[in-house]
Amino acid sequence: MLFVVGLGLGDEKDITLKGLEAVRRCDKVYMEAYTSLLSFGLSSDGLSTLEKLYGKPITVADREMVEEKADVFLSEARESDVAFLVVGDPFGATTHTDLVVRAKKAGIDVRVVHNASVMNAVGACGLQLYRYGETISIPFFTETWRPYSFYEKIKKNRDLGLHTLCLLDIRVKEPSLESLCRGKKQYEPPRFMSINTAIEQLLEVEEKSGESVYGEDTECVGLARLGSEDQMIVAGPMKQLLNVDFGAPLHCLVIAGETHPLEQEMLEFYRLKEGSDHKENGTA
Ligand SMILES: C[S@@+](CC[C@H](N)C(=O)[O-])C[C@H]1O[C@@H](n2cnc3c(N)ncnc32)[C@H](O)[C@@H]1O
Repeated sequence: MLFVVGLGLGDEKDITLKGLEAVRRCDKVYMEAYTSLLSFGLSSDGLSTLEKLYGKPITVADREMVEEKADVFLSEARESDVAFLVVGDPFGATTHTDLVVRAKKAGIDVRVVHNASVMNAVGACGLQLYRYGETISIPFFTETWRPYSFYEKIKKNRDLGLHTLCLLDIRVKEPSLESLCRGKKQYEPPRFMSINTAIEQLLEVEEKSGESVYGEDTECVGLARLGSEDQMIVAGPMKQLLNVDFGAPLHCLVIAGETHPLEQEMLEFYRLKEGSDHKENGTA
């Protein structure tokens, strides 16, 4: 049996009872760590906290292992119980859906244990699930690679008055993945896109495209470390969020479309009050 277990967003305590039972009965435990990271995964204990809780070692699965060498743990799952841990929810990233499809096609029994996910940003920011359009990803721009494809998707959403959830790029150098999870020193630090960088890039694309899809005054909500004790949620126009220090990763951003009066009331809770400490916003 292959158990695909969501770990939630905050810390080691966010695994569900069902998830914990599944992990404890498994002979082998893998953890995916390139599409998302638990915030405590960046601390000095990192993975060993999870290993103590589960009472067994964890193998960190990098992108190559999940996407190209999955046959190894899929054949293990044919013979015994194998857990595949995913930060957030198992279906919050395409790559895990693909894994489940491959396992089922290979005739392996699969059980999915759901958990909180970045998908919860949709409601946590004060806006309503049924008023969202397509979710987009914003990649880090380089000197020579500045893809603007997400602009058209935001345009479609905004033309319909819908909100847009923007997921922000994570770049982890594969050789350093294990050491990152175990909180060891590594030579090339991973890069996590901040809300500030995302807005800078969004405004650059708007300036180049010039279709007035959004602008500096467009209402947005920035969410950092959702699900953690120190989560931070701030609502305001792009030009204001550009200067807010959201702190440690992970970050995501919602571009608001047309808002209902109830949504507007919720957004008020997340606005910066004059003289307030940014860090107080939206704490759990
Ligand atoms: C592929 S998605 C996450 C998939 C994960 N399996 C899940 O269900 O949450 C990764 C992106 O979601 C956003 N994200 C993930 N966790 C977050 C958190 N706790 N707070 C804010 N944004 C988060 C970041 O933009 C990150 O780059």
